[in-house]
Amino acid sequence: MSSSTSRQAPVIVITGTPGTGKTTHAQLLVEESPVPLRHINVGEWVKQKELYEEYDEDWQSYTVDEDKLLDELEPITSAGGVILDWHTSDIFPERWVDLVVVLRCDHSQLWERLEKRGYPLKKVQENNEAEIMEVVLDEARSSYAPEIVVELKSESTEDLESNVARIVQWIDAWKQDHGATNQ
Ligand SMILES: Nc1ncnc2c1ncn2[C@@H]1O[C@H](COP(=O)(O)OP(=O)(O)OP(=O)(O)O)[C@@H](O)[C@H]1O
Repeated sequence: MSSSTSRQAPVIVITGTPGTGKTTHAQLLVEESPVPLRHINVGEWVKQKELYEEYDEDWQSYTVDEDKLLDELEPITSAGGVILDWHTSDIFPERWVDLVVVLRCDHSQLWERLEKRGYPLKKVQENNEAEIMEVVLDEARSSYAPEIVVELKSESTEDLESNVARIVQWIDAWKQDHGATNQ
C-alpha cells in the first residue's frame, strides 16, 4: 500500500534531461502551490551533503552514493510536501512518490541552453542524444504506474506557466482525495 495516505502533502518528482527546466518549474511551483512544498535539488544536495563516491573529471559530475542519498531523503519524503528535482527518477521507491513530471524540450533549444552553461561539448551531445532518445521519459515510465507519470513540454514561458498551473490543479485534487487540511 502507498504510504501517501499518511502524508499531508504530496511528493512530486520533477525530472527531465539536464536543462529542460526542472529547477525553474520547481521554484515557481513552490510559490504557487496551495500546500507548502520544499524544493530539493537532488544534484545540489548530493554535493552539499557529500553523498557521492567520487567526482568524474571527464563528465564533470559526481557518482552518487545511492544508499546514502536514499537514507537522507527517506524521512523527508515520508513527511510529504516535497519536490524532488533530478535528472533521473528510478532511484526513488514508488511508494514515496505521488506524481512524476517529465519535462521535455526540443533538442535544438536544449543544445543552446546547455551550451550557454559552458558545458563541454561531450556533455552537451550526450544530454541532447538522451533527450532525443527519450531516456528520462522511458525510465520514469518503467519505474512508476502510468497514471502518475505526466510528460510536459518546457520550451517557453507559456509552457512553464501552464505546466505549473496544471500541477497546482493536480495538488488541489490530491488534497481533496486525501482529506488534507494544509492551507
Ligand atoms: N519553459 C522554459 N522556457 C524557456 N526557457 C526555459 C524554460 N525552462 C527553463 N528554461 C531555461 O533553461 C535553462 C535551464 O533551466 P533549469 O536550470 O531550470 O533546468 P534544469 O532541468 O533544472 O537543469 P539541471 O538538470 O542541469 O539542473 C535556464 O536558463 C532556464 O531559464
